[in-house]
Amino acid sequence: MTLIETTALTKRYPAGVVALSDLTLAVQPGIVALVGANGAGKSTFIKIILGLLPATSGTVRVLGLDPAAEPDRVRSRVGYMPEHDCLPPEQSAAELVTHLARISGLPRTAARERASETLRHVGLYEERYRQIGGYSTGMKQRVKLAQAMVHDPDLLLLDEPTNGLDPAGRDAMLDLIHRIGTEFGISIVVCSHLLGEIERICTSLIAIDGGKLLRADTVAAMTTDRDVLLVEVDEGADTLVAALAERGVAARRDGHTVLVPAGADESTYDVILDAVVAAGLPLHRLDRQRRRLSELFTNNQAPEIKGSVLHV
Ligand SMILES: Nc1ncnc2c1ncn2[C@@H]1O[C@H](COP(=O)(O)OP(=O)(O)OP(=O)(O)O)[C@@H](O)[C@H]1O
Repeated sequence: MTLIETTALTKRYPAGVVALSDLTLAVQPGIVALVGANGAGKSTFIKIILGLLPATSGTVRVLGLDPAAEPDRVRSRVGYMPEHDCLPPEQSAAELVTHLARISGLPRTAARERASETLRHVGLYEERYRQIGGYSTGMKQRVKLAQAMVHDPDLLLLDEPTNGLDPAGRDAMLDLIHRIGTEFGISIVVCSHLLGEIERICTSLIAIDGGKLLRADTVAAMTTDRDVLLVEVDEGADTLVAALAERGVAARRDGHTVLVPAGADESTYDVILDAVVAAGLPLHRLDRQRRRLSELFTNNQAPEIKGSVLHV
């Protein structure tokens, strides 16, 4: 099922600011990044998805439901981890998460068990009876994640989940999110502006800017340069370039690697393998060149929008 589907979604605040403009997209299950600079419209998008804010025009469906018409049903299937610290310092993680499990409709004992289980999943089991006020930033982030998951949602919305964490804390949080997305089968939409993190854990990406869609695609499609094959040979890169030239392929050397323009069909692979064997070289790698997401968004490249409806 499509996770989120919008058609010409537009949000104009009373003061006249257009936070979302004609946004049309279809997000498929997976770990999806929602990226954009400050003010791009991410929070507005999330508030509309949760049914907290009405759209000005256009349609939105979350797990097939209209959040404006059925906000409770949407929230029973969606978990939300806010960016900012909003936790009661005097309560323990166990108390807070149990309380939220009860609000979601579980009886007392089941809520307590479910809260313990969720806190175990996020790595807070041992510390669950301590007051949240004494927790580190990393632990507080985990409590926020636990409260978002305690009602066993189908979709998790995570707003800047690594905010304020040190490098080790970030790594641990990213591993945890990746595990939730892959092992627990919960789809995740994660707001972030850290492209390196997105590259590590996300399957697809939606980029918005000034309320408009910049690009939506799988991370693999964005980071694979379809036009260049990368051939890695320990020694003899020059020999390989010459052998390819003999076969009518204009390659160029870049250190130990040889960059080969890829043809529309797969025949270039055969030509490269033939040249490697003929030159008697040890082949270490033959792959499409991969780009970093940051290259796509810092080079001021014209954003690529593939048609009006985008499938991620
Ligand atoms: N309640 C509001 N009233 C008027 N304008 C608003 C309101 N909320 C947001 N905006 C404006 O709408 C635009 C989009 O804001 P939004 O908070 O959705 O962006 P964002 O991408 O989440 O930014 P950030 O990363 O800073 O949280 C901004 O120009 C913002 O100033």
